[in-house]
Amino acid sequence: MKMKMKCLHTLKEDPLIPFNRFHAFVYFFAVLAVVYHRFSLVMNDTSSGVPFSMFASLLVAELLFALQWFTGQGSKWRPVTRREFPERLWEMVEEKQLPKLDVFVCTADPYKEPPVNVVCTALSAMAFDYPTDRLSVYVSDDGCSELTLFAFMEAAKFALHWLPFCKDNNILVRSPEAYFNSSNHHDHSHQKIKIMYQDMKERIDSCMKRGFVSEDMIISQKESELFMKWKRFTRRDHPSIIEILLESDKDKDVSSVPLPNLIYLSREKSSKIAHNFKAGALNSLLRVSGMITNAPVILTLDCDMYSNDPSTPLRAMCYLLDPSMASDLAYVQFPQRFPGINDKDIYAAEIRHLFQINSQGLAGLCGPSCVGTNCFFNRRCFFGSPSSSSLHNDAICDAKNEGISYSILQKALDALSCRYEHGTKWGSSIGFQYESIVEDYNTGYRLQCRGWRSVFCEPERPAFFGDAPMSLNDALGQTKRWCVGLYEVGFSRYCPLTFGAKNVSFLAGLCYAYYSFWGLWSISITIYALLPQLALINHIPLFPKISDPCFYLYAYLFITTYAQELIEFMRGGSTFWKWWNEQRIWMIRGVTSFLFGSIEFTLKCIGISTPGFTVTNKVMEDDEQSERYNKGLYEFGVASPLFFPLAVVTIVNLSCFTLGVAEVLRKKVSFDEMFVQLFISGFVVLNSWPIYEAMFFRKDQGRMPTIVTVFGVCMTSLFVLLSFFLF
Ligand SMILES: O=c1ccn([C@@H]2O[C@H](COP(=O)(O)OP(=O)(O)O[C@H]3O[C@H](CO)[C@@H](O)[C@H](O)[C@H]3O)[C@@H](O)[C@H]2O)c(=O)[nH]1
Ligand SMILES: [Mn+2]
Repeated sequence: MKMKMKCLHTLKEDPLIPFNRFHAFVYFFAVLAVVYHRFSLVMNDTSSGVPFSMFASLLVAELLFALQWFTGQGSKWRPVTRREFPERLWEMVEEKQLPKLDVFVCTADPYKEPPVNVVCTALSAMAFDYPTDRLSVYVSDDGCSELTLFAFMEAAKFALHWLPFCKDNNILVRSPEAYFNSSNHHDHSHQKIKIMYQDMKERIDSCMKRGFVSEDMIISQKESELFMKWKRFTRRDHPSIIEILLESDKDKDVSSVPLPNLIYLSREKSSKIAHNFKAGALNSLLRVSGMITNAPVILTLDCDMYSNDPSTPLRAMCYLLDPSMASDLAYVQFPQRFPGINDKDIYAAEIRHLFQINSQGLAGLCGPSCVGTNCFFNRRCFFGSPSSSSLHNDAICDAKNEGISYSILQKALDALSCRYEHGTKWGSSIGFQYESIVEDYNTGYRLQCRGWRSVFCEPERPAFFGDAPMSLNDALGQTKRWCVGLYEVGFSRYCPLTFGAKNVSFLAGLCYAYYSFWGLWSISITIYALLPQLALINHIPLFPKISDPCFYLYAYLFITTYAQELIEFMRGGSTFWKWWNEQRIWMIRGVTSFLFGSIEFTLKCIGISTPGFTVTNKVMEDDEQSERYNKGLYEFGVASPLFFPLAVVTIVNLSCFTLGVAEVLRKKVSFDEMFVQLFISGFVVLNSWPIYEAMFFRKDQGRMPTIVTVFGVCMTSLFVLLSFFLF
């Protein structure tokens, strides 16, 4: 028996580990040397004639770069990859012994997250290759939209045909939308089901267009009463709602196989009471599912993801059912993958560091961080430490198969009320964490601190696919939210560098700290994006000459940092251009989303504002926008506040670079002395090409709004003038 279990999965260390550690060792001393060099310049500022404040600012920037590099080493220490063998599971368990699985799908806004897509997410999970009588799908609708409920009522009917169709034809992509977009079978059964799907979609779309569920869509008195309620609701103030759409004990598909449970709920909202965004929704789901099915395993899915492989739950079970791991295994995390992003991934939406490189790194320590979706949890982990936790005691109808009674429903409705959590430990020591709007990262981190471990599962066939933001404003809005939420963890008493290092491990603490202090990057980048450039046009050298040996320190750090990233990208199966766009987006984030995130967090700390969860838009404005996206054009279009600093920085660099080159040609300054500054501004200019294009050359709807460009030009003039006076 033991032998067999050992073979459920294997683990392999990255062969480059010794090389990475050696590189880190050498790099460390180079960083020390640069800091020492800069420090000595700050101390002896009188000799060079450069104002103290300039060298001091650069020192701050370089110390923050060094901090980021240092924390980044945690995930380079011991990257591992795993493989699992789900077919061997049957040597250990029988199908009827598989644990129950509750799937949580969250949605929050029918206009940013079209109900048709949410339904496809749920259908792809309902159609898992998993015993249907052990599978339940719970949908939480924070938008409290009759449109979403209507879509799910339609989906419940469609599931009767869709589930057997998938299983009979051994289909792998079980989101109907993704399936019909990618396949072109013409046989009869295929055509029939396609027509059914299109019918359903049309009905949902026609309600979407009207904004409500119209009479002609309603078939029974019961439905009509249900939708009447919405006439009295607003999304901010409404009572709890639960609708049991499919019940495993009663409902069967067209081939008489039981269907999984499908349950729609919308927790009570009151505009006066904080509802804790997605974490609040997940905790409501935890409670209600605890009362109805109480499955020991939970899968969380965002409504912008869908299953790309029906055997995924079995893969997760290879770890969750392994007796040598099960006692302290909190979750099995699958990466997020995005098939719709363009060839060169202009917004670096793949987020390869987060979803692959760093996850493999953490996987070799305490297990990966949680990314909110595509994550199979052990329900027990939400209720205590590995040794003390037991299943939630609200569970009433566990395994009794008596169906969902009226009294359970009443209890469940109560558990959804917005006062339910008052005075309880929900959001702190029970369930998903509330202190941060990046609830996924924070919850995973805190679970690790309590002694739980996790596993990163990255099968060859991507387990889940999803949508990534497809406009620059959305992409930056998302990282701004993350930046604020990550600070909320970093600057709390649970700071990974102290609390995490002590309670998990030093290296794991570093990995988590790398993210919590993401936003500090904005300080370094903003300094590096303005100061050397303005000093250049004032003939002030801030870096060593090419002929100075110290120059090679800077060159070494720059080149090896870039080379290491490129190697990591290429090894992970990415391309040169994706890497190039990723390094560009880091600079962009530095002066936009991270800068605004840092400001927003500071305002929160002094009590001026409270950060919110702005849901990422999942729909394209129009066909032209998606055409531009597929061509690889940056999408600006709106005068988003995030674009203003970007315009300033890019125009400052363009002006200073041009002036700097002119000065060198006119021999006003020495090339040797100014090389680094010319290089930095030139590098920014090279990177900013798509932004200049959007400001000065493009005519389409996605171009940079003129007001932003004008602002950029005015501020640049102001900065240049000020620098002449001040420097
Ligand atoms: O009040 C809210 C806000 C959001 N959501 C849901 O949360 C999910 C994630 O929202 P999205 O706008 O797609 O955010 P992303 O930035 O794409 O999500 C990433 O970041 C989040 C934390 O910021 C994590 O929760 C996600 O799992 C992770 O994919 C979606 O299903 C939403 O419907 C809610 O249920 N209630
Ligand atoms: Mn998302």
